[in-house]
Amino acid sequence: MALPSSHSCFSSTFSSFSSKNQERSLFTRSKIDFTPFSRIFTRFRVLQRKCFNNGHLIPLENDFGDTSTVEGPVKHFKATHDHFSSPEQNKTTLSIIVVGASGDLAKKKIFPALFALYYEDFLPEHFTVFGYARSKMTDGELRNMISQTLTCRIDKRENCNDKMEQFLQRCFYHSGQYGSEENFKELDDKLKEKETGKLANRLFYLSIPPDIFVAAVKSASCLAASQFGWTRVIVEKPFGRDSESSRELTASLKKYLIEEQIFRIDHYLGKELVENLSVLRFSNLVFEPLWSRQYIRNVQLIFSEDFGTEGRGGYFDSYGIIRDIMQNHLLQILALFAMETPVSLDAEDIRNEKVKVLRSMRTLQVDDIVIGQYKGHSKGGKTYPSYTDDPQVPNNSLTPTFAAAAMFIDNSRWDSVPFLLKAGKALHSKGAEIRVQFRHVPGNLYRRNFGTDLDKNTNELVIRVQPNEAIYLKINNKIPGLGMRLDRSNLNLLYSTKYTKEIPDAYERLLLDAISGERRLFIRSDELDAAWALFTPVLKELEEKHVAPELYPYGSRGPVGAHYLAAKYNVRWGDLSSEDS
Ligand SMILES: NC(=O)C1=CN([C@@H]2O[C@H](COP(=O)(O)OP(=O)(O)OC[C@H]3O[C@@H](n4cnc5c(N)ncnc54)[C@H](OP(=O)(O)O)[C@@H]3O)[C@@H](O)[C@H]2O)C=CC1
Ligand SMILES: O=C1O[C@H](COP(=O)(O)O)[C@@H](O)[C@H](O)[C@H]1O
Repeated sequence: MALPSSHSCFSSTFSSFSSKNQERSLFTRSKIDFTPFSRIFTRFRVLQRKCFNNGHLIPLENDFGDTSTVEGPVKHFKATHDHFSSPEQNKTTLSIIVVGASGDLAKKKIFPALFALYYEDFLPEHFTVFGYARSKMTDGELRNMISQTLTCRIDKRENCNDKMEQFLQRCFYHSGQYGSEENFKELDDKLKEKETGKLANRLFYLSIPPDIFVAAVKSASCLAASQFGWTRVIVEKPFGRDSESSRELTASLKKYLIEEQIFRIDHYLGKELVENLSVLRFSNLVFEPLWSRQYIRNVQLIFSEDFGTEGRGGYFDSYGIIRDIMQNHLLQILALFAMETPVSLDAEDIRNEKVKVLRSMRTLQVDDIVIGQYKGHSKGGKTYPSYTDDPQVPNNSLTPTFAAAAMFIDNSRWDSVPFLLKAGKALHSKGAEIRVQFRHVPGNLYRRNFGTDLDKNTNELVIRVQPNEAIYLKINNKIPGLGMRLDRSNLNLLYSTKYTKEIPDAYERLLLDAISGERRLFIRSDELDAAWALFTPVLKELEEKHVAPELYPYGSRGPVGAHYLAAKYNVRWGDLSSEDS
């Protein structure tokens, strides 16, 4: 097969292109614009690319790609949907290529999310899904594999089997090596067969181990990028192991793609209650005035899983819980929680504010982190394995499966407020939540009724991200009757009671956003840099000094050290109080 003799994948034109202002003006959001092809082609001339696909310039974006919203998620979904059902879409087609289609994430999350979008009519009329991986599979075998994990919405089961069958008929497979340009060229040929006569947009989802990200991006961008439509790449975490490797990864990806083509996914940003965080803060007068050191005593960001690393020990052992959960999922939530009001809901405005928070944070110190690792034990006739029982984990591994950290944002809003982060595997429960503990009421008239433990009676706002999504505020009230006895109650918004509609999976929202060019929920490279800067020194110190994690029994509440850490800042973990357990 004839391949381009040399990869002029990145021409010098890129350096002149990458001036920040130029980038911004080229990618500034617009509302839906049914732009004629002529304008799209004008754009292509401006967006000279680094990578040539068989002699064709590869455009970065077209106006379809800019379909997005400055007016919030509802409009965004609606806008996207309307666009997909408009006459315009007859001229365009979308190819979604799941690279690593044989893997765990693809099966568990990506294909089911794509089906859910199809089921809800959120995908454009003309679309094709291609699985790509080394495993040998026919289209039929891929369809059979996918069909095992597709489900229909609980609240909408009509035509489920028909819809599933229709979706599966749009799914195809190509087997190839991740670094093989020849194999990606074959993929390109197959894609073109399906895309005939249409402006083709291509979305690659890299659902593969991180050491092959760059090879796959190189092959995809040089041999299988869209010629006239946009090409975007969703990159899964981990985005490096520390500041240096993350920067290297970014630099390598940017040899083949520009920042606007890279969609770094943090699926926690796609979770319904994380999305709702900004709505809660910025659309309710009652919260924003309280959102600072003046009223908030501490903030807790808690992640726990009631199972171990089963099946993923190999990956996990080279990363550990700090990199797996804390540096990304919890820190992203923290940034959204603590940011100033953005200028607008535009992706860049939001991400600018998040970066400011991250850059205002104090680098984590080793005295402010506690690490743990689960150990096996037997209880009630059942045996629970230790982390090191995992066949993919070395017996002497010091990798933490639990971590608790105290972090601070050195700005005027949050000065001295502890942000306590806690993440662990093989704990007693599964959940993710944000807890906001408010200050004590000064000169409280009712303190006599509370007893000595004031903490027990302070207000606490809990945003339960999962499971059983809820937002509740703990308040004090009088027990009805002639006496004066006080009680604790929850003002509770429990989603399952209030809304009958099933909450979409995070991957659905994120895939839809990537398709419509909405970058708000994806991580920009400067955010990533700032996030790594906070954790890299402590990660290095823990590793260089071979700090041994405190052992905790599988299924327990984690190491005792986490309590001492909280106590150092006069905090008690809210998830462990008797009211909440
Ligand atoms: N699984 C999960 O729950 C989550 C995963 N992620 C991230 O998503 C990505 C994919 O995860 P997951 O599906 O679990 O990964 P897998 O380990 O299942 O790998 C995906 C596919 O990549 C190919 N592959 C695996 N190892 C290698 C290798 N050493 N060299 C070349 N190809 C290889 C295999 O396909 P084949 O052999 O057919 O080529 C495999 O089916 C990773 O970056 C992971 O960190 C992020 C969050 C959660
Ligand atoms: O990113 C990851 O997330 C999962 C937890 O995701 P959730 O949506 O099920 O809460 C975690 O198990 C995994 O270790 C990590 O890589």
